[in-house]
This record gives sequence, C-alpha cells and structure tokens, in this order.
Amino acid sequence: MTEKVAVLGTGKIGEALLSGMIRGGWSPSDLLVTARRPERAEELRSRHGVEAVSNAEAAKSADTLILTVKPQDMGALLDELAPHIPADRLVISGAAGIPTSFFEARLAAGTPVVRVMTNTPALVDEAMSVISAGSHATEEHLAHTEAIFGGVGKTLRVPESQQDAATALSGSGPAYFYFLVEAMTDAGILLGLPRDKAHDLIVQAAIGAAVMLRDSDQHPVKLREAVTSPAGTTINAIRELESHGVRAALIAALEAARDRSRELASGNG
Ligand SMILES: NC(=O)C1=CN([C@@H]2O[C@H](COP(=O)(O)OP(=O)(O)OC[C@H]3O[C@@H](n4cnc5c(N)ncnc54)[C@H](O)[C@@H]3O)[C@@H](O)[C@H]2O)C=CC1
Ligand SMILES: O=C(O)[C@@H]1CCC=N1
Repeated sequence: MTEKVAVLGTGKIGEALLSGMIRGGWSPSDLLVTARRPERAEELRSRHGVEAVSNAEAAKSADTLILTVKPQDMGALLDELAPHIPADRLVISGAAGIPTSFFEARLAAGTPVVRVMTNTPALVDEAMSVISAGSHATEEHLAHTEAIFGGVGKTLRVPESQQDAATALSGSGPAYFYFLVEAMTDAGILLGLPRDKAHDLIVQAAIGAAVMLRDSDQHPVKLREAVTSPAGTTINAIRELESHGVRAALIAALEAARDRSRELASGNG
C-alpha cells in the first residue's frame, strides 16, 4: 500500500514543500492538502493535481501529517484534528517556536511528533530543514522526515533545545540576505547605477559568494581577506560596516528572532 502524506494549512511553506515533493517524484495522488478557503483549495488542486480535503478527512486517511499553519493557529488546528488522528500516525510540525510537547499534550498518547524548521528556498530545492524528534519519534520517523524534506534541500538533525536558534539563523535567514541585497541595491543607486544593473551586480556577487562559501572549504575570514587589498577599496567599506556596528546589529537581530521563537512556544504568540 502506498503511503499518503497530507499537508495541512497549505500556505507559502506548505505549497513550497508540496511542489518540491512532486518535483522529487511523489505522485500527486499520494498527497492531500487542506486549506481554510475554498478558493485556495481549488488553486492547489489545479496547480498541483492534488486532492484537497477537510482537516478531519486528512487526519483519518493520511499516514503522515505535515502541519504548516502559523504558530498562532496551531492550537485550533490540533483541537480539530485530535479526535481523528490514530496514535500511530507521524505528525510533523513546520511551525516556528512550538515545541513537540505542545502537540504531544493535545494528541493521543504515544503519537510520534517531529519538529522541522525549513525555509523558503524549498521553492528552488535549496532549503535548509532542521529536524528534531519529539519524545515518541523513532529513528525511522526521523529518517522518513529527512526523506520528505531532503527532496527540497539539505537537512540537519539538532536537539530540540537548538530549534529556536536554528529558526533565527536559517528559518528567517533568507530574509536577512534579501534585506542586504535591497540595501546594497540602494547604495548602487546612490553611486549612480540604474536599479536593474545594481540589482544584477549585487545578486551575482551574492551567488558567487554563496557558492564560494559552500564549495571552497575556506573560512569566511579567509575569503574576505582575499577580497580586501592593502589600501584598497574593500577595507574602506569594511571600516564603515564596523563603525556602524553592523556585526553587533546582526548578533542582536538574530538574538531577537530567537527570543520571538521562544515566545511563540505557547502557540498563542
Ligand atoms: N514563511 C517562511 O519563511 C517560513 C515559515 N515557517 C512556518 O511555516 C508556517 C506557515 O507559514 P507560512 O507558509 O509563511 O504562512 P501562510 O499564512 O502562508 O500559510 C498558513 C496557511 O494555513 C492556513 N490555515 C490556518 N488555519 C487553518 C486551518 N485550521 N485549516 C486549514 N488551513 C489553515 C492559512 O489559511 C494559510 O493559508 C508557520 O508556522 C511558520 O512559522 C517555517 C519556516 C519558514
Ligand atoms: O517569520 C517567521 O515567523 C517565520 C518562521 C521562520 C521564517 N518565517
């Protein structure tokens, strides 16, 4: 019998994962989705050829349930699902902040729960999905979760105590890079470049730097030193970044994201 996977609350992250699973070879007939609005259900049906069902129906018929609603909506979704989920089903949460104990307290005793923090580059199969086991999840459940999320990028197992930090780094991480690109493009405008050219220059610099970071085996400090010539241009820019406290700002920003993830833990946010 083939396995059925349901994505419940299929918004941005749910759809990114769903589309990646289909690109990776899952048959749409083995996938179910749920959505709050009928128009959204129809959109998902027509875009991906999957069946859209009610939350209760997904809970009854899927072997693996992937919950991708906002943290603040998770309590209400679980109230709706709990009476219908048999205890042997794997429940995967994609929500920021909410601990596996939140799910375990609301589902049948012994339900295996896995917490995953992925990110939007799932849309281009370059996600980072950080995975932690709840108290009833086995090696098999973790391996199964890795197989699902491995289709849209890399996976990494961490103890659940590191999930809030991982959320600050990689869950939110793409936003910081988009923010930098936006700010650097503005700088290009200030320096007199047309916006489209400034954008292209910065994006290609970002891609080149990302590939070097991933593939060169060199520490980021070494890579930066190689760009920074004595009495050259780069060191003048670095001095400005340091004097404006950009390093401290990044540390404070990620700490704030980690703290917010902790605050979301109750699900009431
Ligand atoms: N957007 C991002 O970059 C990332 C988001 N996440 C997590 O993914 C989750 C979803 O985030 P997004 O996709 O950005 O939000 P979203 O708002 O695009 O998607 C959530 C969807 O859930 C639906 N929904 C809410 N309650 C429902 C219910 N009872 N039944 C059926 N559908 C319901 C909403 O209508 C919405 O379409 C959040 O928990 C967030 O923490 C995780 C990693 C990255
Ligand atoms: O901003 C958020 O809360 C979500 C979780 C990680 C990325 N986006």
